[in-house]
Amino acid sequence: MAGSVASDDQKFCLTEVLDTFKLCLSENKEVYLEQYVAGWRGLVKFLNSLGSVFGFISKDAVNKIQVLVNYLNGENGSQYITVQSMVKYELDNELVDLTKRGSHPDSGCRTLLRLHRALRWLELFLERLRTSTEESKTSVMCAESYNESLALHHPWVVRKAAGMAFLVLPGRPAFFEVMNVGPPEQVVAMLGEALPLISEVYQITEELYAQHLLLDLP
Ligand SMILES: CCCCCCCC/C=C\CCCCCCCC(=O)N[C@@H](COP(=O)(O)O)[C@H](O)/C=C/CCCCCCCCCCCCC
Repeated sequence: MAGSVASDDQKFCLTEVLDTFKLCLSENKEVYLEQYVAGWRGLVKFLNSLGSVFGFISKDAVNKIQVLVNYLNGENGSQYITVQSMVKYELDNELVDLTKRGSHPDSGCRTLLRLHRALRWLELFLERLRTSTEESKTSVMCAESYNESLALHHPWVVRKAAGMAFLVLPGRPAFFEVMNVGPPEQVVAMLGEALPLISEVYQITEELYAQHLLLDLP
């Protein structure tokens, strides 16, 4: 079973991720970058426990997380406390390649945008999972969610590789088990709690990026 391949320190718990995304939002609805990145770290742990076929996805996510962590820990870390402050700082200081990758190929803004698009995939996938039945296939739910979100930004070769990886996803019961939350009813309840928070983080970021015309960063 997928869950049994994870060692204790790798074990995923949806509750923890839920808590991390809860902590993402400040009182005035800014998105804390540190918590956002921590949320992704938790999800990557889960992905790793599903097997090496997802390694290329996990590697890309880890690279992007690391880029953001480096900014957070860097000399201008105080400008990266929230996504809002990061956008302002990078735009004010012309640190973002707006039309084609050039002198700032890995800006915080473009790196976060990739994870932001993946957050939409997550939102769609979790919603399908929440409303699924015993007969539903995780591979189909995952592929549909991917096609409606991330796939729109990926070249053919990446779409093909992702599609093949989805085929080996564990079935719904094993998937629920590896989520480490409890019986299916409890998983569904947890998803019902997690989704509004994830949606809110997504919406706030989407509006911020739209406002600054950053949704198509190369
Ligand atoms: C309770 C269940 C929760 C589900 C937990 C899911 C865990 C998912 C963890 C991580 C998801 C990976 C996030 C992937 C970020 C992809 C960012 C991206 O779009 N990168 C591409 C573009 O980058 P640049 O070239 O512009 O720098 C890059 O080309 C991507 C390469 C890798 C392929 C990405 C495929 C993404 C599929 C996402 C579905 C993950 C399937 C998880 C199955 C549960």
